[in-house]
Amino acid sequence: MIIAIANDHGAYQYKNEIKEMLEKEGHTVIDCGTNDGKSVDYPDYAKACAEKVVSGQAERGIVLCGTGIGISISANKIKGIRCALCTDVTMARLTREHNDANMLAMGQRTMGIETCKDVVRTFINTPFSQGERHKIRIQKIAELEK
Ligand SMILES: O=C(CO)[C@H](O)[C@H](O)[C@H](O)COP(=O)(O)O
Repeated sequence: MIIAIANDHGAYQYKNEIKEMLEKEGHTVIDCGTNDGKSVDYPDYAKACAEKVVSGQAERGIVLCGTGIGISISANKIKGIRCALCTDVTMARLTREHNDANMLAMGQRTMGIETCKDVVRTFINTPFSQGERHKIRIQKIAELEK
């Protein structure tokens, strides 16, 4: 799978570890930065990652900041993005099965790295359930963007 990834200064270490894990597991990663601890603004990185997803250059996006909150709020402003802040594997599984989330957000200051890696694996490997009730709700989310 082609996966876009981005982060602010509060999460570049986790980004590097997650990127390395994904590449080892056979995925292609588009790294949208940032790559060091110099203070940046998370909306810029959320936008860069989200644009890879909505344009079809990446199938999924992963964004990280201190808590995952600011960068997920930002990503969800981009039309076509359903970005889920997940702190455990159950949330990751359900957001894929029910919401067909195309982006995942997590926080380096609030989560352990092993949990993040498990959440990423679940997010990447869980298919959308194709449930009719879920399709109707996702369509209603899209209508909110108009
Ligand atoms: O958006 C956030 C808060 O929900 C993230 O945790 C950011 O990474 C954080 O705001 C950055 O804070 P800093 O004091 O500029 O490092």
